Amino acid sequence: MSIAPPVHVTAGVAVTARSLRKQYGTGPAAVVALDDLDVDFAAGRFTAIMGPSGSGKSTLMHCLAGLDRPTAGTVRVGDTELGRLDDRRLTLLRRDRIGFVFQKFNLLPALRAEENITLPLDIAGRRPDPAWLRQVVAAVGLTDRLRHRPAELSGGQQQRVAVARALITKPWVIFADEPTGNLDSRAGAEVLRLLREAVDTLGQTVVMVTHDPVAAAHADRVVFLADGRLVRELAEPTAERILDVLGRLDTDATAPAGGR
Ligand SMILES: Nc1ncnc2c1ncn2[C@@H]1O[C@H](COP(=O)(O)OP(=O)(O)OP(=O)(O)O)[C@@H](O)[C@H]1O
Repeated sequence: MSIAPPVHVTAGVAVTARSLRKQYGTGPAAVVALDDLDVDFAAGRFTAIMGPSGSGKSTLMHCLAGLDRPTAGTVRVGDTELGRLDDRRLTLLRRDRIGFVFQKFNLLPALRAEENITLPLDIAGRRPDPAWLRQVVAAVGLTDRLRHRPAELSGGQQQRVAVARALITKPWVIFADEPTGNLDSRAGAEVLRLLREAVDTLGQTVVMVTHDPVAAAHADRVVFLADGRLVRELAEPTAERILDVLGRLDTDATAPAGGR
């Protein structure tokens, strides 16, 4: 990724959530998954979201990415407030402006690697810019695998196809949901290196949910959720400092009420 392409880079904030609330169900069975949460994600930076199981990480990411609608509050991606969009426009925004990398790769099995990479453009009726496609494919190390179908690729290679698919539209932000969760540590490290490089050399904004402190240590910043709230953050994190914060969050969660 040595040549800097004209990726959309906005100075400042790429994604903003204000007073975000998500409640599932009503009455006594109601679960508040996000509780009046405010957070900003800087453009051109790599941010990890961490927190104990059930703290609201997936719910937050789904609301930020327009995959789910919050009960209250606002989300802005770039200069667009998601709540103002009808379903069709939200779908278009997701397709054209947001890149996704999921734990389970989510590639189409019948399509070759190259077709999977260009799928978001094909759906939009756009042709890939050949130079950009070459650059993305080279960056993810798939030049000699383009005619393979997902079943003919290793897990790490499949996830690299998914990263290339996320990059191909030059999105405002890439949301990665446990992108290394299905990979061994070597393949996982490769995918994290790619995301890091996309941020450093292309100015890409990346927001990643992960349980893994080593994965989160690739980020510029880690935000920690507990009970649907943002409770801590770390700049320039290391795996040790992340583990330390996670340990404290777990202790807080198990401490008797009023006991601290
Ligand atoms: N569709 C749903 N219906 C009802 N409750 C839900 C739903 N989705 C999530 N929840 C609840 O909302 C809370 C937050 O869930 P969420 O999946 O966002 O947490 P998480 O931090 O991503 O957890 P994990 O690390 O285990 O994936 C949990 O209490 C969960 O049980």
